[in-house]
Amino acid sequence: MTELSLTRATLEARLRQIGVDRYHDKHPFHHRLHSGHCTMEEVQAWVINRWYYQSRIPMKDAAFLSRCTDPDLRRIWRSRIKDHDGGEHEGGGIRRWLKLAEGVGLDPDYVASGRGVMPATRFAVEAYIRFVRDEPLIAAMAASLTEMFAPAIHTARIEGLLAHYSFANPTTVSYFRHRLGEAPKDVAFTLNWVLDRALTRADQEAALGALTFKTEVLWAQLDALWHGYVAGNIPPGAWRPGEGQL
Ligand SMILES: O=C(O)c1cc(C(=O)O)c2c(n1)C(=O)C(=O)c1cc(C(=O)O)[nH]c1-2
Repeated sequence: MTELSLTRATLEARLRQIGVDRYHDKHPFHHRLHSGHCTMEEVQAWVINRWYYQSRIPMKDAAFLSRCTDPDLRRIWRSRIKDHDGGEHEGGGIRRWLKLAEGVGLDPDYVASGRGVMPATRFAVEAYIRFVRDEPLIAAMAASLTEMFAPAIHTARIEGLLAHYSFANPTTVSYFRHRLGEAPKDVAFTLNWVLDRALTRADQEAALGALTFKTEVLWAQLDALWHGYVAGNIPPGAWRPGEGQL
């Protein structure tokens, strides 16, 4: 027997509930970071590893564009790449992340080289790119909807960093401030698109599954960070405190 489709309101509520239950704002590493309890070495490890996620987001969006046959959808989606890459002179999110790297005492060239990124970070991020490249379009789009929950964590991060760490200032937190303006437009479009088009139960489950998968991509990165740099089990080849300093 085929299952009944969910109403639009129920599908939206279930998507939002995934954030309540599984978003990485609940991860102990984020509590530690935002409450000022991270050491500078832990902050540096976070900046280096999170760089990998950051730097691969536009590649993930390019993978999306490469399979998207609808020019209207491509036109809207390509603004995501612009948000991160920016223009030649002013740059975008990537350049702003490297300002944060400098602010925490890391050589931005070292961070941008990707050397020292933990294997688990790499595996999680690569899985996201592959998911977007290979899964049905609706799932590829729904996976980005973790951004529904990102403004709250970015606000908490800006406040937490400014309150507790001497490296925090308008330049080093500007990456997160910009995201507060950028993410809502992406979310509004993508959420409507998914709710308008996921009409069969199978497509609705695919969207829900994609969002769950994405929360796992994010959570796994922080688990690895904790294991490596809070619990002190740095994997072979990964960044060691003292490397890549300014
Ligand atoms: O700091 C965060 O917690 C966080 C989370 C997420 C997310 O939920 O995937 C993104 C971002 N930041 C972010 O800055 C960003 O550009 C971004 C793009 C995407 C995406 O899936 O396309 N997620 C996120």
